[in-house]
Amino acid sequence: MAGSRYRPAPEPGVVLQADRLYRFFHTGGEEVLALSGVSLRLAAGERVVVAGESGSGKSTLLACLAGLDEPDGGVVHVAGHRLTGRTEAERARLRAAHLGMVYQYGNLLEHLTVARNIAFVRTLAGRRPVDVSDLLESVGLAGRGGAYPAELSGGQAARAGLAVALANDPEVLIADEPTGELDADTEERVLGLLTARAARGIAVLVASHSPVIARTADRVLTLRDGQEVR
Ligand SMILES: Nc1ncnc2c1ncn2[C@@H]1O[C@H](COP(=O)(O)OP(=O)(O)OP(=O)(O)O)[C@@H](O)[C@H]1O
Repeated sequence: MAGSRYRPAPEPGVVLQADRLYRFFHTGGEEVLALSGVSLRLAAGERVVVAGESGSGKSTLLACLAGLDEPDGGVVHVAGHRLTGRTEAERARLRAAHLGMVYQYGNLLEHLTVARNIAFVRTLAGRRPVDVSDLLESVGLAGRGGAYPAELSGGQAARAGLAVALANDPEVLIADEPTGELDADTEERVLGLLTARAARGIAVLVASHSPVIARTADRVLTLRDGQEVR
């Protein structure tokens, strides 16, 4: 239909919905098509892994799904709310209310203790303060709320990052290579935590090269050159 706008509606039961996402980058006169018509659906409690070789578009997809980046085409809905086509401030508000993010290089503010990192995320989400000890215990960091990120090991920092991502009780958890730097034992532990959270109803989307993570997923979405490989 010439001239009509593409406006897919949020579907019932779907907490993360992407319809035909496109993202172009221009570098040195070249155009890179990082995402080319990617769609996905995540229901509550589902665990989906985004796989694909380096440069296939995984991080770009996650950034668009989290509202950290705005796609050049397509629509994202989170918990029934349209995330695309909004101001950065509106996207940040929706992200704070509905999404938990685990970044490859950490989502902890270095100048705050682990407990204060968690409190900060709850404040941004407009949630009331809570005793963080249960959350810390659930990620195996009981008693470490007073530690600064620099005082934690790599594996502890990864689990603290997960606690921070879960601090706002999100419907959707998005993690970019959450176990990239971890040894096999810690990877397994982080994975167990993600699985436990999914069992409690959070939809979990993870970008990862790890075959171990892919094996635990309900579904794997494989990207190649910005497109889903079917
Ligand atoms: N800000 C940017 N500017 C220019 N090109 C970019 C930018 N971000 C990503 N790209 C390009 O888009 C494509 C997809 O990159 P992306 O980082 O999404 O891949 P990836 O699958 O996450 O890779 P990796 O597994 O190495 O993290 C690549 O060709 C990359 O060079």
